[in-house]
Amino acid sequence: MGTAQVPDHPRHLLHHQRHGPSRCRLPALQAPGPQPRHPTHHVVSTRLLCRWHRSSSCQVPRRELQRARVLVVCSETTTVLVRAPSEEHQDDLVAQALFADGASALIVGADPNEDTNERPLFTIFSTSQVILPDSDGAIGGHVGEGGLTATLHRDVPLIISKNVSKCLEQAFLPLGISDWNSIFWAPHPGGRAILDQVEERVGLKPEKLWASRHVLAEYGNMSSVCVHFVLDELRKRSIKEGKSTTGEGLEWGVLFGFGPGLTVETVVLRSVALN
Ligand SMILES: CC(C)(COP(=O)(O)OP(=O)(O)OC[C@H]1O[C@@H](n2cnc3c(N)ncnc32)[C@H](O)[C@@H]1OP(=O)(O)O)[C@@H](O)C(=O)NCCC(=O)NCCSC(=O)CC(=O)O
Repeated sequence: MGTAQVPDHPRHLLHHQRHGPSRCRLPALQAPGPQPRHPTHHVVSTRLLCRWHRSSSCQVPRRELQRARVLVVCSETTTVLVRAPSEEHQDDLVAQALFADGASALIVGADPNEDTNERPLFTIFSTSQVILPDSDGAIGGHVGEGGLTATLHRDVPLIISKNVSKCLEQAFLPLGISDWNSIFWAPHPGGRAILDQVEERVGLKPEKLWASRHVLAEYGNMSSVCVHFVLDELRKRSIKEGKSTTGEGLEWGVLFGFGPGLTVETVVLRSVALN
């Protein structure tokens, strides 16, 4: 593994709360003693009430960066997609079968304050976003008189898997990493075929995508919420199995977001040591 330049103010994923179909935990906010800093910024990702609103980036002035606490909230009510089946729109059925409701939140900040029990879970090393070639209209949302409808082209798994190696190569070039089995994986579990085809194209060992497959099987595709759940699964299993880091004992990992565009967001993560 090569050496890497860590940014001046690395962004840590600090507290991670989840609210799935049958769970609600807010441990960090309920802890006694000195409280963590209040969030200074908010990012909300949702398609709530038939509004397709997604804010994927939050500009924080550089001078505020060190003390910033960005509360990232994802809330998805995809049950608005449910409607009577239609022969003409079979992708409607696929969307209805795949998508699920869910919500999650985490705080992104720099310079964690250990006196107030702020414990980093992962560090964001770099982020990048690309719109994939020839993917116009492959994933979409349309609000009309009948509510929200989703467009899912049957080639979505193929379009994503064809491009994922290039995203990986560009993201990990600064770190000198090219063995994709040497990192931990947290891709958005958009559908089983996406995970299968990514696994095959990249040559991943079957266990590498376990966290994404687990979240998809247990909760469905909760859209933006899923990657928070995947990170939580990685962290919890790492602790349970006595691994040395939050990334299953590995140092570096990748988080992928897939969405309308067709857009791929590639986030290089660094795990945090577990005691
Ligand atoms: C839906 C599946 C689980 C079904 O898997 P199966 O192995 O059971 O079946 P399969 O793939 O062979 O497909 C069965 C039949 O359905 C058809 N079929 C599959 N996907 C289709 C689609 N989107 N629209 C219309 N038809 C479709 C196939 O062509 C095939 O038809 P025939 O039998 O005629 O050949 C999988 O195909 C899958 O994971 N697809 C990817 C789903 C996806 O696009 N997810 C991204 C969501 S967007 C997202 O995640 C971003 C966000 O949240 O914002």
